[in-house]
Amino acid sequence: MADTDAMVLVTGVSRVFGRRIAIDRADLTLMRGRILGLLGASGSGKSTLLRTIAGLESIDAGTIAIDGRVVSTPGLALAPENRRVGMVFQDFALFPHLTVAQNVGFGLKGRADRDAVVGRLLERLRIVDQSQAFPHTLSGGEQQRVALARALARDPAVILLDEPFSSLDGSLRGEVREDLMETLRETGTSAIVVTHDAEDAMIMAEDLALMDGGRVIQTGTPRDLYNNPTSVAAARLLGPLNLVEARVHQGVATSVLGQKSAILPDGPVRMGIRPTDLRLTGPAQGLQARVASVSFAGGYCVVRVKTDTVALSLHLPGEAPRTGDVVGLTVDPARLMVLPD
Ligand SMILES: Nc1ncnc2c1ncn2[C@@H]1O[C@H](COP(=O)(O)OP(=O)(O)OP(=O)(O)O)[C@@H](O)[C@H]1O
Repeated sequence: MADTDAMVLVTGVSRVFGRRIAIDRADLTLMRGRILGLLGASGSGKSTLLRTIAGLESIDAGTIAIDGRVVSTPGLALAPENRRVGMVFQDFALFPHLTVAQNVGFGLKGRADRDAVVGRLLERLRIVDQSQAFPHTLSGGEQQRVALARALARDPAVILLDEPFSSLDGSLRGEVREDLMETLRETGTSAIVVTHDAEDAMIMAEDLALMDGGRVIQTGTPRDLYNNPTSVAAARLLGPLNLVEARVHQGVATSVLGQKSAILPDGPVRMGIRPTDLRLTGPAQGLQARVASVSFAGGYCVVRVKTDTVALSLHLPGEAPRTGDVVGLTVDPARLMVLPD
């Protein structure tokens, strides 16, 4: 794909704080008009990487280009206001003493079309009725829409969102997520969304980059990464995982869970399977195990079982066995992941 399709191109970027390497030679591409999720555990470097793109943090190696223009290299950092980026922070960072309309128009001071732009955004984000309200009187979802409207006001090339749902819970979270996605898609906005939540990342993002220890360890579509992670760290980031020891011999990995071809050198590896991909059969079939515990989790039960050698977790919708039952397990080989040790 040509680089001109890239709205944000991060190449070999590192950022060091004292002796801590917060970002380690990261590569990242946000394609024009798409939503890229940046998923990682706490401390993996997501926020720092986002801040380097925004121009709030300098870099020690590599380059960052936005819309074809280099905005950061060591020794050069274009100011945030000159990068055509809009930021939406975790706590929304609205100005408490300004009304909704004033917040949205803040970056447009002195522009003749200010009222028209603000009016259009308030309408698009369905916050017209609250235009004269102050932020503290708004719900979390409304505050987020104001923050997004403010970020969109200067017609940015890219919107950067840092944990946009972390202050929202339950059904509001889902609603706001839908809203946000719809707005970003409707406006054709290119966006990077930082989150530590796999579900948020997979639902929102068309492309995902996984971060671990300051490095971008894998990129791809959510489905591709969920089904074909190339490391234990990547597999774990995307959801619950059972891991067992396995061994590769002449291109075939073997474990207690079964066999799968693997393009890896002979030697020890790990085999992974999602708790949703293990099935129960009759006690005399499949891999024999005893049920150690059953916990009700709403739409499914978490069933922990033990074989002679391994402990595994299953997520079963509907009827669950009872603690102490002897069960048989089957595994679809297509769902097995072979992961380097
Ligand atoms: N200004 C700073 N000074 C020193 N160390 C920093 C600074 N900013 C970040 N770090 C360190 O860099 C590493 C990455 O932090 P960062 O906040 O980017 O991670 P994160 O993945 O966004 O985590 P979280 O989800 O907890 O915010 C951490 O070890 C952090 O302590």
